[in-house]
Amino acid sequence: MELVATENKITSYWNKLETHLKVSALETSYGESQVLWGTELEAKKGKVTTIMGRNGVGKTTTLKTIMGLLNVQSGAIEFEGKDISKLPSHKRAKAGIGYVPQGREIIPKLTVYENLLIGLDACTDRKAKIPEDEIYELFPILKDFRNRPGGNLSGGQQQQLAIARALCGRPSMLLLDEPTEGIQPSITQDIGDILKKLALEKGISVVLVEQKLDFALRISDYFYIMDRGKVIEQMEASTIDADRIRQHLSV
Ligand SMILES: Nc1ncnc2c1ncn2[C@@H]1O[C@H](COP(=O)(O)OP(=O)(O)OP(=O)(O)O)[C@@H](O)[C@H]1O
Repeated sequence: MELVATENKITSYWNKLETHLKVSALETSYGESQVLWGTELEAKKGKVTTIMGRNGVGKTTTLKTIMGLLNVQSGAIEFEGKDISKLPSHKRAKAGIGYVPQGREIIPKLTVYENLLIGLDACTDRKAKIPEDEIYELFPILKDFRNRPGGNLSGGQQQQLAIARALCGRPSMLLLDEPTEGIQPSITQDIGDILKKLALEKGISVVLVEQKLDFALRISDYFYIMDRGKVIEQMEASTIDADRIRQHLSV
């Protein structure tokens, strides 16, 4: 596959879709240490966009900067056509971006239901309630474990809870940081099905950081590969050269 020609073709396909999030020339630092060096990417409405790359290339930093957990040093982040790069994190959540962090960040002493309540903070309607029917249809185990402490759930169940908590904020976009990390294969499969369903049936745009190529190939529409703080390659899923991606993932 000839890369330049492929990229041109893909870009024209991807460009035709409605842009939901656009990250341009993004630079982010931890103190003196610059990590992002001009990251560029677009997430399209109702599509699954996946960011891959070796450990430490800046994938988590990209998601955290989009979410407002790290300051933008330079560059722009446009969400639904508006620059959100100066907004505090909670306003980005209210604008419709749901975040499922690496490691899940479930509050162990709170029950499943109480953890879900936290997700309501992102709702603009202060009287909003947990959409329990919708959540329990997607994640039946959370109904059974509604009154259990979050800390008693398995890693996979906690991951489902973290996604459910983000959905309680009624996001139009979900950012997920390695949702399959340390999770058994059957739940990984379920999570993949649910993310695809959210995109296809509810039009929720998904931005996924992922290390597991098989999982990513099953659900993604478009791939960005990062190295040393910037995107070095991008491709549409249907024309993907999996070996080429593997080369970028192996150390
Ligand atoms: N809080 C921090 N302070 C200083 N440096 C950090 C901090 N967090 C991350 N880094 C550094 O920033 C770089 C990018 O980290 P980041 O977590 O974004 O990478 P990643 O691609 O998500 O990797 P991984 O797959 O391991 O999560 C790494 O060199 C990391 O050591």
